[in-house]
Amino acid sequence: MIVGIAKEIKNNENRVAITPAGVAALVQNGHSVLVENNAGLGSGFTNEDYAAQGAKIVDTAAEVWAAEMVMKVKEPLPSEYGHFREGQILFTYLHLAPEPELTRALMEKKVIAIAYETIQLDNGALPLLMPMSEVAGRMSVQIGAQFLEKQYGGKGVLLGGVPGVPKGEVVVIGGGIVGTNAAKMALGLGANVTILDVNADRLRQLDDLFQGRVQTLISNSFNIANAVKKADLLVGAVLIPGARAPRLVTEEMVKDMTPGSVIVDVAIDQGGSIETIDRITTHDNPTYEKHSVIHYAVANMPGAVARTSTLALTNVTVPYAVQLANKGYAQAIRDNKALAKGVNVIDGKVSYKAVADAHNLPYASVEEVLLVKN
Ligand SMILES: NC(=O)C1=CN([C@@H]2O[C@H](COP(=O)(O)OP(=O)(O)OC[C@H]3O[C@@H](n4cnc5c(N)ncnc54)[C@H](O)[C@@H]3O)[C@@H](O)[C@H]2O)C=CC1
Ligand SMILES: CC(=O)C(=O)O
Repeated sequence: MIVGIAKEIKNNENRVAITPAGVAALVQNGHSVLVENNAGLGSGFTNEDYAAQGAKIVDTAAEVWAAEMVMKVKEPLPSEYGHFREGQILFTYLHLAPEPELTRALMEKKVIAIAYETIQLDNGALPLLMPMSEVAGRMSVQIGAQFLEKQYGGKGVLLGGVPGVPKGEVVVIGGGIVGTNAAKMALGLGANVTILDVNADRLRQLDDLFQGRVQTLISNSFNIANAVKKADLLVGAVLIPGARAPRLVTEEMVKDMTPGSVIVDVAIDQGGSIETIDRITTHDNPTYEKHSVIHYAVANMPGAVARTSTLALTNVTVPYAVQLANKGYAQAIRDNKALAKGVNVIDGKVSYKAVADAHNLPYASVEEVLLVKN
């Protein structure tokens, strides 16, 4: 199979969908890899590094998009929709629930769109989302701590406090991978940490993991309102796989926060979990203020620590890419249930229920679609 690696074009997206090691894995399996000129530079990989492993460097995005399978990191932007064509496999983060136009474009062009973030193991884990959630969770506290500083518009609170002075309050909504990693960093800085989740078993696990050093609370509007009110830093970290994020923090709750508090809504890639977050921000201009609270809503946080993120991401994506290339998408999907859950659009139909529901579109399971095709 010919596999194309597109250069990312989203604001400050420095990750790339493959490393030289990934090229080597595909080439050893008999595939050809086209890498767009300088696609890896932001992550510290040169054209020569890729060529040394057997990749062909091509000058234009169009040449990459002509490949049978295109690998990316972020969802295609409107300027890339023109490259879509029938039967092309697109393997990348897609986050379709808040993206009606992209969903429609993939359907119209009958792209086989496989989303990293909905590939799911039997135990519920999301193995291709996990490493980036680890990165973003850790970054959320680092970023929040920075924006709490006075010169960035914050209230001037040091999260760890100092002896004789109260610690900062970090409130995390969603105790999954992002939430756990945010809590680790916040505890490391010496902050008081509260985690809310709807899953009581998850709260038990977190209580054990952190040996009682975090406050766990069941997530409901009463507990959220009380926790948000006292937060210096609020981290949004909820997820219902594939679905639009639930809006859990209302505008009234944000108004109750003290001026100069900071919200980092990591869940923005699924549409955001805070009512006052009405836009996606960029690394170039990451925050805005509303009700005197700083809002951060960057949907590609790991792009800023691209070297770490590219290595972590490709560790988990490349084995699936090799399966797709070796077997073709239909057989690879039949053989691997986890991979099948990644298929969001196929043959013009939405094959991920939460995405179909988000856009009021009919749903067809991937198994049904494959059966009809054969
Ligand atoms: N902005 C960015 O650059 C990045 C964003 N993300 C996003 O961060 C979000 C979280 O991802 P993960 O931690 O990997 O997901 P996860 O599935 O590991 O954790 C989500 C948690 O939210 C909880 N949850 C669901 N509904 C809830 C509710 N009503 N109240 C409280 N908790 C609730 C679940 O029980 C689960 O424990 C996702 O939207 C993901 O795509 C991840 C990486 C980078
Ligand atoms: C998960 C995601 O959206 C990202 O890593 O950018």
